[in-house]
Amino acid sequence: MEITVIGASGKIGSQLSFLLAREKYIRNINLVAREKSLNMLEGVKMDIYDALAASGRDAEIRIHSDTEIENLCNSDMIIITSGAKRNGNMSRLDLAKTNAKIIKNYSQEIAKHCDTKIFMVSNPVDVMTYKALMESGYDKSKVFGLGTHLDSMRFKVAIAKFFKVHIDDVRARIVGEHGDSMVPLISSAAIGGIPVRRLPNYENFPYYDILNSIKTHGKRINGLKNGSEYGPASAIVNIVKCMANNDRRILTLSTYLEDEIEGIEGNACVGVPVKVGKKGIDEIIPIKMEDWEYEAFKKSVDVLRGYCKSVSDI
Ligand SMILES: NC(=O)c1ccc[n+]([C@@H]2O[C@H](COP(=O)([O-])OP(=O)(O)OC[C@H]3O[C@@H](n4cnc5c(N)ncnc54)[C@H](O)[C@@H]3O)[C@@H](O)[C@H]2O)c1
Repeated sequence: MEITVIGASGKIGSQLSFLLAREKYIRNINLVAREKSLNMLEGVKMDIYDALAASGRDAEIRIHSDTEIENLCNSDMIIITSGAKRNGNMSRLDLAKTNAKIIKNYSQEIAKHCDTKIFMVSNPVDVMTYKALMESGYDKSKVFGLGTHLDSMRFKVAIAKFFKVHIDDVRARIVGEHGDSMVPLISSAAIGGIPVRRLPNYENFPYYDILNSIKTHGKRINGLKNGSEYGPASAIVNIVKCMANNDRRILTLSTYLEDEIEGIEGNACVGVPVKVGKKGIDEIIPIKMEDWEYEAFKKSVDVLRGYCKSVSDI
């Protein structure tokens, strides 16, 4: 498999490139950045080769400027992690507008030259996924975003810690926006196949505290260590692996929702359970939610539709 990481000089892009290089199914990795960051990429490449030598792996790592997208067309997938950081005065919408310009440029260039898949990581991820879909004109199965997959991992950890079980025994997901209107689906969370709501001590489960803590998780990591990297990069590798092996797992990614979920007007990219395979998103899984979860999800889709609309003309 050949993968391209645009934004590979950044925190997540470089960590992701390192983790991908260790995966058996990866043959080539293209590290892409702006001209001014190419030196940094050289350092990333050298560091990864040291790690490969130590771990008995090999992969071909190439460096490209973002002005030569036409050389990336052998990629099975192009992952975009480029984006400006939100500074103190910037609203979420300001960031969306700034990053939409970057994503527009990359998506148009990719589609002009290549037939591949686009995996969006840059924030606000649902809005950037929408922008990439619109500007590339690709089929919606081939443009998707990290969505609430990482938030779902955070939910999983919180459940495991509360019930004192192994993290891997927990199945849980968050749907909606990767942001303030996200909705953790407690109705479908389970431990070892047992719905958490049927477990002893569930009545003390601090759902809203956990929801608030997941909403601020990224910000807290930023404050403590200047940005998350292991979590997002590992979550991205999960998805790449699922596609490489055609695993057809159900993950919660940002995808373009139309009328797949009854009663919900889509027209926005939003985190929903999807079946993930070799071609990208195989299908959206319209799972049944509790009424209150459904209403919260509907509101989240409305929020995202507004954001998506506001970057349409950029
Ligand atoms: N979806 C998620 O769950 C999730 C989680 C964490 C971070 N993120 C997002 O991932 C993105 C990358 O995060 P990071 O911590 O690696 O950030 P970073 O600042 O370390 O890296 C950003 C990258 O974007 C590049 N860049 C900045 N401005 C650019 C421009 N105008 N044109 C082209 N490239 C530009 C930088 O050179 C760098 O390579 C951010 O948008 C962040 O918010 C998403």
